[in-house]
Amino acid sequence: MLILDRVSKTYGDDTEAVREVSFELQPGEFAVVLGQSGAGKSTLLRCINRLVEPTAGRIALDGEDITGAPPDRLRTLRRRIGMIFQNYNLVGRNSVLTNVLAGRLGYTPPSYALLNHFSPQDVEEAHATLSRLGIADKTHRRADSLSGGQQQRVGIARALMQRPRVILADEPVASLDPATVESILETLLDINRKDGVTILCNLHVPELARRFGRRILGMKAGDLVFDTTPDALEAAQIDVLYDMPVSL
Ligand SMILES: Nc1ncnc2c1ncn2[C@@H]1O[C@H](COP(=O)(O)OP(=O)(O)OP(=O)(O)O)[C@@H](O)[C@H]1O
Repeated sequence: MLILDRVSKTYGDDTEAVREVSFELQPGEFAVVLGQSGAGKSTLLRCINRLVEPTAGRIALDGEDITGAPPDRLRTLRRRIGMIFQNYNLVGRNSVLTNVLAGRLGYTPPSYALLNHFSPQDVEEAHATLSRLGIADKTHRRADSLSGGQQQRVGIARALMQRPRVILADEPVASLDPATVESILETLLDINRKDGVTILCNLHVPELARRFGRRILGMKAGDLVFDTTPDALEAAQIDVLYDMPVSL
């Protein structure tokens, strides 16, 4: 279970990106954080794995405090939290396989990691994961030679290699065409259902949030303004989020 308790992040003196946000995610949930650009979605997600240090509040995963964890403990906790980025965050000149194996770095002794030395089991798992995601034929290609959708699949494969309890997906489909958007979100849903991985996914498109999220957390100007299900989500709530009428 992931618990956020009054989490806040202020950048500098006065940019309150996230203000006292609290919620709990049960294992296996698929939750979407919905909000317009600048609402604080990305900051919120990054607070969870402490890519951004929260200014206040507490975050815990499976009863373990993330917010107060010292560096070595944080490294262990981060293994359980995979992250997927809008811009994929791959090392473009490295092969797809090397990028996917990077998901095992949290489990690899630092001296081995420096040499990109991974166990045969890790390599086997990377191949199996690439097959599962339908890009086995790209295994030895440079990551930057792939299409956006294929690169995002590499990002997802890398996250899966962590054997995560939770995947944080920060606008994972914002740069993709409509057909690829569908297939990437279907892939995340499949991982959620089959592997039981809890997913917290930032999206700015209400229609996608409603179709793929099993729970929708609305953020506006740093505040969590609603926490509801797709069926209960009302058009008026969306309009408030975007300060304009948005048809669903
Ligand atoms: N590193 C930073 N330093 C200062 N201010 C920041 C930083 N990162 C984000 N902000 C500010 O925090 C607020 C929330 O930004 P954030 O990126 O979290 O929102 P978002 O909802 O994810 O939007 P987007 O989808 O456009 O990234 C914005 O006002 C933004 O300008």
